[in-house]
Amino acid sequence: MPGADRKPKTLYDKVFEDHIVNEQDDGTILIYIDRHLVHEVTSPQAFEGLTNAGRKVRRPDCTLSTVDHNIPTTSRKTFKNAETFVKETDSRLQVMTLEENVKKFGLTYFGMDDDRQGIVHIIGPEQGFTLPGTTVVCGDSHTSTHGAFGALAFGIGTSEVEHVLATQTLLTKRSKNMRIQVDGELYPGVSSKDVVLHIIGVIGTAGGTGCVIEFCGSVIRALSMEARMSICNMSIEAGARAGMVAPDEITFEYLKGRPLAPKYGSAEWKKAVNYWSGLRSDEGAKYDSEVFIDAKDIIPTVSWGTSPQDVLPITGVVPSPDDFEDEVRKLSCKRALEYMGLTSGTPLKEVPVDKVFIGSCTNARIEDLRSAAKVVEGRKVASNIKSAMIVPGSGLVKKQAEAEGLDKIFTDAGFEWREAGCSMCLGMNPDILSPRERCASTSNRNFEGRQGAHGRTHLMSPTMAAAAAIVGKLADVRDLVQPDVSSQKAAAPITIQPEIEEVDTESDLERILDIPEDNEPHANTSGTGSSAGLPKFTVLKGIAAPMDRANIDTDAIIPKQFLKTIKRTGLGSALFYEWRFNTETGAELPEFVLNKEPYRNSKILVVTGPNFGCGSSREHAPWALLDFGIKVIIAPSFADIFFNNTFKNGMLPIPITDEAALQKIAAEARAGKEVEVDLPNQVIRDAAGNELAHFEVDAFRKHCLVNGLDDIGLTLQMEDKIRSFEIKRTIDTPWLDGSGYLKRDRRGPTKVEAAPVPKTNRGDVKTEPLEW
Ligand SMILES: CC(C)[C@H](C(=O)O)[C@@H](O)C(=O)O
Ligand code: SF4
Repeated sequence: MPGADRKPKTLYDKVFEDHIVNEQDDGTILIYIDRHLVHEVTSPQAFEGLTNAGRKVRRPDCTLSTVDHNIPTTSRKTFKNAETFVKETDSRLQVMTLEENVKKFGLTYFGMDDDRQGIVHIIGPEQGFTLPGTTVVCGDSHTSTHGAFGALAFGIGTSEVEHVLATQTLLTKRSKNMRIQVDGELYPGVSSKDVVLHIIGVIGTAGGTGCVIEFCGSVIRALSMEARMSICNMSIEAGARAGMVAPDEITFEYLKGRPLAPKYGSAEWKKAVNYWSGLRSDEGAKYDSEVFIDAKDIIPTVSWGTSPQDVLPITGVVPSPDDFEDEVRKLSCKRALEYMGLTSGTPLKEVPVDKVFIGSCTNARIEDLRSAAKVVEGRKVASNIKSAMIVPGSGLVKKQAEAEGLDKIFTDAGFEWREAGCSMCLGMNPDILSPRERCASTSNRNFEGRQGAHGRTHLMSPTMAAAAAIVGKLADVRDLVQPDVSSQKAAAPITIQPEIEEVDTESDLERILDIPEDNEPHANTSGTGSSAGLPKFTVLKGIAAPMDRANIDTDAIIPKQFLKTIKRTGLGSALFYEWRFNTETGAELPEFVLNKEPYRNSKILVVTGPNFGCGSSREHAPWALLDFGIKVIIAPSFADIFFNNTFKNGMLPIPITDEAALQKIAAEARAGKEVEVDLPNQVIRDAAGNELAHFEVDAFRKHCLVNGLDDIGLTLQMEDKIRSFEIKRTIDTPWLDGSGYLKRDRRGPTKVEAAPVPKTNRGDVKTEPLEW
């Protein structure tokens, strides 16, 4: 528990340490996961893995699933079932596969006919599933959103999804602590989206690599929970593993009455508030890095390029490559301007827009819609706008907005009013940009091709997107309306006395006695959990392809349309699709390195720019590389989730920070020569056997690779420790058990079933049955 030793701790340290199940000498740590969100894109292969190994989901009560990425956002008035409603074959298969899996594994599921369906990162908080001090994961990079509650929340790949489903734990390492303090008072018209875009502009998309960012300062404290969520949501765009905000009265007020939060006013609520109130960094806690931002420096911000760090105040002009000193940034700017069809020196306010998208897990909550509606009210969408869409983040957000008449304001102005889903944030469903269309978007990524092949995305806040829709160009919302930021400010905090409750011995005892039945591991520990699952990796020699780019994102490694598969194999042909092929004719682009000899047979990729694999958590990126034949990636640095995902597939990512050594390796690659990677000796050699570089690798990861070990099998050998942790968790934080609307079943481990909650540990929750 926090405070056990006297060294001052950060919020992250406290939450992390409260979840340690086991720690190895090399710093590999097994942590317990309290909350697992599941969606259709990153789960099919995980469930398939469970099925093949004869494993079950260990904690269905801590798992919540929904569909969001693939589903159409058109009216559901005629909805009967996913099979008839989702027209696109691969999307339908993915949705239906999830529906089969939730039934098979007994998980709570919000389908398309349930108002509670929505984007995973919207529904977790909305339901009170996300709680302070918890560990929250999802096969999705924007899981960082949930950190707004003081949860340690981060995205994982599909192999890790499988690991969590089977063991309710995850193998990880300690992250570094970073603090971003935003002080002062925001100018009118400046929202939390502007704050986070500004921060990413300052620290860059790799600024938070390896770190958990704690956002603090007077600006953050004054923000509502929804506004805090938008900030934590985009911490992944700053390269961080997670973002966190210490919980406070604003947090507790938000949680009051949420179906899965402890019942407000109950002994359990008070016990929870007491625990949550201790979740803040201690005086004197040490951070590895600190950034101070003055609210005075933030004005409404838009992105101009193809990386979330390419941002400027709306009053600015399109930059020129000459504005950057660094060669890599110069080149990226040149390339971004070409892609975005922009000319240096053009005032941003003169850039015309074709489409407007207000939605996504960053900005599709009720406050976002309210603030956009204020701008739109009584106005009309400009005639040059081909489509302006409002896509609420969940069915409940939609309902609430309709009750407030916001839908009417939007439709009167000429906006489309849609159903909940990810929609044009990444366009896995039919909502996409056509080539060269320009979009004012409230989403979080402006990568090449993100919203549609050759589509052009400008990131901004909901009020700024609304203003762009009205003006028909990128616009400054402050020119349109008397700015009122009140919707982003938190409601007056209520005072909740964090009383110290004596342990209610009787009910706690009941819970503890419950454990042997209720928390019986649902994993198969009878031996089928083999730990020998991957081909062994020792020495690899082969052609190395050079790539001189920075921030290569996973959308570029494999675009969204290829994520609709339910298999791990066959993705090699999709690797770097938009760089490798003409997307209109399908013809190869001869200048792309992997289309040239001898690089068609590359086994190694040598990247000279930093932050390889940033962005989405899609494990399809390493799967595509592997299927193409590439097993080793050498780069100055990697994004965290991608880095983890590669190891899970028997691949080796090698960070080489010594520029001279990296250039030597790149020179061999450019010469079309073979390179040798010797993992046991941690050495990279040229074809003749001369050492080019030595590299570091975690001892545990090396052990697993060299011996071809599957870590789920290894973790299952820790059963006793996991179980002891669960017993302690039930005593310390009893409100975390039995959630997810699942009945606590006393009949034994195999009888867990999806059902309404007749008896819960939190009182009167909604008891509607699950929708299948
Ligand atoms: C599909 C999923 C893996 C992905 C993510 O991890 O972020 C998606 O949500 C995205 O925004 O690109
Ligand atoms: S970033 Fe976009 S695609 Fe990813 S979860 Fe959020 S809304 Fe969905």
